[in-house]
Amino acid sequence: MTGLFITFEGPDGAGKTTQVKAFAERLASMGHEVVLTREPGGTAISDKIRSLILDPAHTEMADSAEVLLYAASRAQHVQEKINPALKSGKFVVCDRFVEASIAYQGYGLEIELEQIKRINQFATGGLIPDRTYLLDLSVADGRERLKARTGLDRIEQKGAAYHERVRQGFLEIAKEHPQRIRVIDASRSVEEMAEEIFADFTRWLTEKN
Ligand SMILES: Nc1ncnc2c1ncn2[C@@H]1O[C@H](COP(=O)(O)OP(=O)(O)O)[C@@H](O)[C@H]1O
Ligand SMILES: Cc1cn([C@H]2C[C@H](O)[C@@H](COP(=O)(O)OP(=O)(O)O)O2)c(=O)[nH]c1=O
Repeated sequence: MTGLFITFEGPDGAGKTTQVKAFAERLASMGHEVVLTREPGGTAISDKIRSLILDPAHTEMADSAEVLLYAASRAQHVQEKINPALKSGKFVVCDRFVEASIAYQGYGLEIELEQIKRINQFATGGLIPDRTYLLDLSVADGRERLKARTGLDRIEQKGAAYHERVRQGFLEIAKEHPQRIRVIDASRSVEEMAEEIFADFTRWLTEKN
């Protein structure tokens, strides 16, 4: 039996970390075996790559290097953690995946989208999530939510125009995959979002089976 791969995407500060946790806990309380993970990261090697990418001191990082480092972190994550968990029938819930690279590096840095897709196809062996929740929030509201954080990482420090391209990029991606990606209005309360996500997931699961 193969498991299910569920990803959460969206701009910085949209509430992904909060929602993946609630979602994974709810699945686990129903008796499912759940692996909660995130990108960039999820394994020891991937976490080291994460530190390299996000270090605010690395202002000289080339865009191409950034793309490849995210993909390298992802390749390790898929091979070491995601694929084995899926093979053993677990539910893998992941905070960001390939669509983050299309939105942030493709739309954000204005790198040819096909290039990003090819590199990630190689990194993941073509793994595609079964269901994706895109938490959509305005750049201004996302910034406001992140204010409480001490120190923004290298990506969060980029300007508003960049982050607006990222947000619109995510919405374009969602339009391309309406069957798989569900857009969630992230301007609402934690509880309202969690309810919509869980209701959608249970309905989707029932229809699928
Ligand atoms: N629905 C919400 N409404 C208001 N604040 C929220 C909401 N969801 C999360 N937050 C707060 O916003 C900040 C960013 O949330 P987080 O879950 O870390 O987002 P992300 O992982 O998408 O960056 C945190 O301080 C969190 O407590
Ligand atoms: C996975 C991924 C993340 N990112 C960016 C988005 C975030 O700004 C940053 C770190 O991701 P994340 O850990 O989700 O940030 P946070 O929880 O602090 O909001 O990396 C990319 O640019 N490309 C990618 O492929």
